Amino acid sequence: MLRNCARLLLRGTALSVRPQAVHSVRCSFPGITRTFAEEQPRDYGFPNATWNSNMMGLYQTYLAQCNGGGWRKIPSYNTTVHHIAGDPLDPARETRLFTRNLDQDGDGFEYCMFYNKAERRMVCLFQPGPYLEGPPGYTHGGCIATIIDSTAGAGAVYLCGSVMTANLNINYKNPIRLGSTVIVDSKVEKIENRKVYTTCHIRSHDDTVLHTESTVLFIKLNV
Ligand SMILES: CCCCCCCC/C=C\CCCCCCCC(=O)SCCNC(=O)CCNC(=O)[C@H](O)C(C)(C)COP(=O)(O)OP(=O)(O)OC[C@H]1O[C@@H](n2cnc3c(N)ncnc32)[C@H](O)[C@@H]1OP(=O)(O)O
Repeated sequence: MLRNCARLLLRGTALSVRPQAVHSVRCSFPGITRTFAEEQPRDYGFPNATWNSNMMGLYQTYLAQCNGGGWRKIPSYNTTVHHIAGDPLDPARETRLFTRNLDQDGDGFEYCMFYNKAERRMVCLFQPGPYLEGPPGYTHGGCIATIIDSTAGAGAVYLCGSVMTANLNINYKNPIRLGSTVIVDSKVEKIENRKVYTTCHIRSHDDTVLHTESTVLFIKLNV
């Protein structure tokens, strides 16, 4: 049952949004291409006024490597409806992606992802907001697990298609201060049949502090 739900949820995750298009979203997955006539969903992976200077600086650095540098910016919406073509959920139903469920910019998960297919890496620039507090002034460990899972998961999805997380191991080395900027750097290390093994490190914006090291095992669906 769960497996079938996962299949449905993750079916056809290849999504491309034409940046010029104001009123259409083009989704394609094997054999089917559809154009939804709807208002262009907001891509939350663009800078907003709450991004600090380190977040902005890193964003510009990765963006500069998107033109011929092997990286591409990954769009980020606040519902899976916009992420998944042919979503089985009723589009009118109000669901929110966990990492995009707060209305006010800067309060929760502020992040932006970049993908490098040749290196099998997904990098997430992450600025945890005040509503992600765990220890006073620092980010909750569950939120850290979430951004690791989301980053490594997105990397696995972009490389392999639909996956579900089967195992997530994290060593928390140094706390992450709320409002700081960190780099979540994941890599697909190997693929064995349906198993996709990834590693993920979180480092400070200037690379001087290792915050976490982790491994995440994803299982491919639809094979
Ligand atoms: C969600 C939104 C997505 C949007 C995508 C948009 C595009 C990208 C944008 C944004 C990215 C966001 C990305 C978000 C990422 C979030 C991901 C989650 O939070 S997922 C929720 C938490 N995870 C579960 O709830 C799984 C629950 N578990 C299951 O459903 C099943 O156990 C499942 C599917 C993992 C495997 O079940 P089976 O029945 O299909 O397969 P079996 O036969 O059990 O396992 C297959 C192989 O894997 C090994 N395996 C399975 N689990 C293992 C484990 N824990 N450790 C080691 N090996 C394991 C087995 O031993 C087997 O290996 P042998 O083929 O025999 O060699």
